[in-house]
Amino acid sequence: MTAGYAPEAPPRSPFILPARPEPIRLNPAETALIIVDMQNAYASPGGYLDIAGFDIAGAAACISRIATAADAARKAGMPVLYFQNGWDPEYTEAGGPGSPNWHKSNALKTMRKKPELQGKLLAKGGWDYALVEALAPKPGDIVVPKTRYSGFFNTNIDSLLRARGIRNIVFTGIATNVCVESSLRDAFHLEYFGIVLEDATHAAGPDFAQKAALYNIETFFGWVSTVADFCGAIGQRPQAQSED
Ligand SMILES: NC(=O)N/C=C\C(=O)O
Repeated sequence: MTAGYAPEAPPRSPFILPARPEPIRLNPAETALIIVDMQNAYASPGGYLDIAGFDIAGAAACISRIATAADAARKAGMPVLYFQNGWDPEYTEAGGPGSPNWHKSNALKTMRKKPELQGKLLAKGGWDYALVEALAPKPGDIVVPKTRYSGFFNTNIDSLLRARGIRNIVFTGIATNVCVESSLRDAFHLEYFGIVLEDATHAAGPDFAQKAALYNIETFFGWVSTVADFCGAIGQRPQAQSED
């Protein structure tokens, strides 16, 4: 047996992804797609964001566009990874009053206001924590649990990506301005090239939150593209989307 890194899949040609602020050249063998927190908590009526008063009207279209992008990525041989946000049902992992998370998490604040929700919101094993059915992981996909907004904090994502030779990350999911942006920023600081597919994301908050997050990303941290451009660039036409 010979030691050394050699991708198992046959070499594939780099492609140019149309993006803002400029097109970006990506090698498929070095590119992964990450689906951020597409759980009932963030994308389903009756989930945490909905209960806490955030508008999740855009989540259904977001689900269908993520499915399109993820299928295209899988067909192109790119790894598909999921972040899944939440804590043990006792919320030990959420931190107590000594943690800023205890003070800022709207899920924890909502449960303090409505104690009947204790043990339900973002609790591992429950419906709220579960990934939405329409985006159930496929064989070969990798699910990475996380306990804070950034998927790069206290998780093994960096090792998983580096072991696969990944340099570029295509981000999708909810919420653009919280966990997507936090993860993309941390990825930037770890020398990954981060791209967000804007129509496969949804913000927690008013429309200006979506615009501000995308502005920050395209101006300071990465690139912004779309599902159609991603699918087109890797040579696959997006399938018709029913939720548009
Ligand atoms: N997935 C996220 O972007 N989460 C945003 C807020 C929260 O988890 O409280």
